[in-house]
Amino acid sequence: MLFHVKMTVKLPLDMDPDKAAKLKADEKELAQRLQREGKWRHLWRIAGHYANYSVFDLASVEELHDTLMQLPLFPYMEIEVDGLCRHPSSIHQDDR
Ligand SMILES: O=C(O)C[C@H]1C=CC(=O)O1
Repeated sequence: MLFHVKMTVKLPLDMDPDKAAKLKADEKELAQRLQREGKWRHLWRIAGHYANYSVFDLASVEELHDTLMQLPLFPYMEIEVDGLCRHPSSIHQDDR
């Protein structure tokens, strides 16, 4: 199942810089592992915002929920999710 996810990161302005750096490094490590596993298909920065548009390819809504909740930055994110299905006019037969 494909999911379009918008993540907006809102770190507290007074967060300890070392804590923020650790959270971002841990987030990057997990995000790159999930990309290598094919679960996090796309990761795009939204220009001008500390936010991204992502596409996840996961087995279920439950797996999406669990994946998002384990992100180190999860407590500091606003997250919007849309489920995706094939468009009848799409020419990409190999996509799901
Ligand atoms: O920077 C972000 O958009 C937040 C988050 C998503 C992946 C990652 O490495 O950080």
